[in-house]
Amino acid sequence: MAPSLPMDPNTWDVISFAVDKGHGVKGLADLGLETLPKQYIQPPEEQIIHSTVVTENSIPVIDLSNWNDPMVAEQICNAAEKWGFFQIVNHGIPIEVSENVKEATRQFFGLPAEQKNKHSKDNSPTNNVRYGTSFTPKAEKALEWKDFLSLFYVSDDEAAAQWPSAFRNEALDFMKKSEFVIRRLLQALMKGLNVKEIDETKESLFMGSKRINLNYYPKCPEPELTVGVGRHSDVSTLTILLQDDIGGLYVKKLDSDAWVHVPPINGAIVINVGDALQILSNGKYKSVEHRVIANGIKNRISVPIFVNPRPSDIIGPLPEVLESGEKPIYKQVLYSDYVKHFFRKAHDGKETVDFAKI
Ligand SMILES: CC(C)(COP(=O)(O)OP(=O)(O)OC[C@H]1O[C@@H](n2cnc3c(N)ncnc32)[C@H](O)[C@@H]1OP(=O)(O)O)[C@@H](O)C(=O)NCCC(=O)NCCSC(=O)/C=C/c1ccc(O)c(O)c1
Ligand SMILES: O=C(O)CCC(=O)C(=O)O
Ligand SMILES: [Fe+2]
Repeated sequence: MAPSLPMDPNTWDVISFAVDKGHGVKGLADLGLETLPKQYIQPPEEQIIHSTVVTENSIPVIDLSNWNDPMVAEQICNAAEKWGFFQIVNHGIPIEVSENVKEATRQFFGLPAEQKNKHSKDNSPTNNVRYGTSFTPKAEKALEWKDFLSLFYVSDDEAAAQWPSAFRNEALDFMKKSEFVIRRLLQALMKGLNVKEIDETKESLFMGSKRINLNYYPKCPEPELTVGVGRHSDVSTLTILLQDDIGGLYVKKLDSDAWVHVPPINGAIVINVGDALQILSNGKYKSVEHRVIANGIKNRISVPIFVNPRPSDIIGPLPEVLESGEKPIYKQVLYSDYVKHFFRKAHDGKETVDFAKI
């Protein structure tokens, strides 16, 4: 049942309702508020209406029907260098798998707050399952209009025991079915770095851990005043993102102040380079700032899989990249330290990577 509208919105504690009690922004949206609570008003420079949005450019769309075509690997490396973002089509992940995972996401966020909140940071019996709202509410001056469920993959058995049943099978299926594409993308990208073979050590370094997030962006009053997700780059090696048909993801064009929309394409998957790959490639592949707007008319969902090093891995520029005498611009850092640094502060564009700069 939707909670009733509080009598006095001036004295009513929005944070307690949305964050502590676990109603999230979905709970706020269900109240039918006509104005945006002040806690969600972003500074003008973070509102997309104050940014330059360009329509003459778009991120590359790469057709993967023929992996054996050397042009495909070249397009992947080019996109990772010049955009840090691209979409893939004819990738081999069955459409039912992505439709099922999106439907399960809608089901999960449709559950009553008490059920979702069983997985909050305070209530969840495991750190590997976390339901929350915004990004890191305690560290943020203004909150983001997004609820999420974040699942760190350890094993099928652990997922069976800990992951919410409303989403488990669909999420695992999507993770399994995307494995082939992830490996091929990494093989192509490594060729461009002079890495001949992805042995076991490298495999762990590039894709030793995975996290899947379910993002829910409900319809928002006064959407232009807030954000769905603020400017950030991912801390992953690669991110594999499913979005629905609503749109709203914007990517920063490299070496410019311009933002480019990522249009939903039926059956396509969005791929982006994360900070770990930017560091491993000594800056050749770019982990690019992106953000999501809030929508005043429709609910939106997205489902990223973050493909990462293991928390215990040390990441730094690969020896193959430095072989030619290129100077390292990043030092060696423990990956879990890097991720903790990212999670402990509000979204701040590209500043996380300074943590690893020499
Ligand atoms: C993430 C960690 C560090 C957690 O380790 P753990 O021992 O459980 O540490 P912890 O002390 O519970 O968490 C550290 C802090 O991170 C926060 N945190 C942990 N998990 C999450 C999460 N899923 N979402 C938000 N914050 C989180 C905690 O709240 C802690 O903050 P604080 O309470 O100390 O203030 C560990 O699992 C690890 O090293 N993992 C490596 C692989 C990995 O998870 N990589 C991240 C890929 S995610 C990625 O690339 C992008 C994510 C993203 C982007 C935009 C968004 O808006 C968003 O919501 C998420
Ligand atoms: O919702 C989206 O399209 C992107 C979300 C995102 O950037 C993230 O979860 O890291
Ligand atoms: Fe992201």
